[in-house]
Amino acid sequence: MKTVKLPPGPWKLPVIGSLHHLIGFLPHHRLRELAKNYGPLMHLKLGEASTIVVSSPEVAKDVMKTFDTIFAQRPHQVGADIMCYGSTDIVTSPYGGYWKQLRRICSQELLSIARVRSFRSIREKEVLNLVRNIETNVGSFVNLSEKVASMTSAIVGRTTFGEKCKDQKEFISIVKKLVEMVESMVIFDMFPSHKWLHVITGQKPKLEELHRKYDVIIGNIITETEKKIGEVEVNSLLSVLLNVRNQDSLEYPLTIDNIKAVMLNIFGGGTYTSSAIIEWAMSEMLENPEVMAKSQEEVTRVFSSKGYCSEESLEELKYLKAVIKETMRLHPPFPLLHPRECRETCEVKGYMIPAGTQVIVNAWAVARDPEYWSDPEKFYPERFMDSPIDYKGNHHEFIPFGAGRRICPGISFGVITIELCLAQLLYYFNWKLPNGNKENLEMAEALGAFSKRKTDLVLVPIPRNPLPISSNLN
Ligand code: HEM
Repeated sequence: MKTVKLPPGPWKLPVIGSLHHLIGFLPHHRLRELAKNYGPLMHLKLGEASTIVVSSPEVAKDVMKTFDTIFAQRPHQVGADIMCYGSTDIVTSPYGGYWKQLRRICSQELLSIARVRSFRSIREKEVLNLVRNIETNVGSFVNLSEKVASMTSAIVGRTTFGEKCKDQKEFISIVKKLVEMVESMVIFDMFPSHKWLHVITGQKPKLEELHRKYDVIIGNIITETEKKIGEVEVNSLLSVLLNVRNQDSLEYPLTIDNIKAVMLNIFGGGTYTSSAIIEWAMSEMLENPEVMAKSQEEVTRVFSSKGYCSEESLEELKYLKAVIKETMRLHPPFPLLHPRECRETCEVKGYMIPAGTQVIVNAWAVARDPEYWSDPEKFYPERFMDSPIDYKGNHHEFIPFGAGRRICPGISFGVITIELCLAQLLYYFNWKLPNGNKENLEMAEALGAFSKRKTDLVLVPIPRNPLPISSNLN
């Protein structure tokens, strides 16, 4: 039996410089280049931890389908333990009964299609607020990145808490900082025996302090919501969880701390992912004006008889859906999927992977595999028209939401926001670059584990269709 190849040289990376984003030393595109030499299953020795990086659809299928139960574990992470109440959230909790119960709650109650639909009026109002705000700036520069991010936060905030709570701004800013800090703490997981690292970097106490602030704010929000539940009808993800908590049928009782941990996933997962995809889709359409024109023709055909965009017609936007898929193919928000861990020694493609090995799937690389995608670097939404390939985990060459048991449970929630927002941006406005020249459009990615634009997308909106004057959405 072969053991996993350990490429020489490049992996003897000294741990130097900033401890922030060590993964920045190993960006997804660099890993893909290395995979061309070392094959689609590479063994990296990052500190004390062994990590396997998977870069082909076939091996991804083995990890996320054939041996999914073996690889459905998440590795223990010091930062996640502090941030997520002992890793009792959905993303980082270990594979087992408690996590399965959370997934069941997600699919049946929290993020079911019916639940997502029930928040339609929130989405429609917040997207309309966005386009109304943009309308007041027509002809001048608009920082679309900022505006879209604040819209997705508002949608997630109101969906989660029911209405705007007074501490929402601070809450969002703390969640953002928490997520960034946890990312930077991967270094501790690479050197688990070097506890002194926690002390000299000062990261751990900083994270604990931030976590205490989060705990106070979310604690107050929960107390307020509990009071309201008896008095008025509340439809929010938090109220759903608080109601589920009282069900006798729960095998693993849900504590308030567990709910606080899950709230972090909803905010972290729901906000930045959708806004990053919207930004990239707009950027790609500006780079490819023929795609922008085709998408605008489609939204005009679908919405012009009504005179405004609403969710019920989104199903008809076949081309826009292809644009969104193509955007997620080239710019998956998590180019390297959340790490998994091998629960028992397992043979993959003839190599023995020992129990306890961390496994990272390079979703960015598989979506550019030339064996599966013709002209893979080209932004070409037509490739998805009349194609059965979707992002629901059945096609391992396209896994922006992951696949298998750990697949993202928020697909419907995320996609509908992206579709509605893009449809409106395209229906109500034409878009110009500040200097009118697409050659100067910056398309670089920021460094880090999350794929977002390096610079904010600043554009000039030009009126295209009038916004509804008084809307029945209000
Ligand atoms: C719209 C863009 C989104 C993208 C691209 C995305 C992507 C992902 C990916 C790649 C994973 C890891 C899958 C794996 O390990 O195989 C994941 C997990 C997860 N996502 Fe999302 N996500 C999105 C939106 C959301 C939303 C809106 C929510 C919740 C409201 C959410 C909640 C979660 C949770 C709870 C997990 C952990 C699942 C588990 O470990 O069992 N995501 N997401």
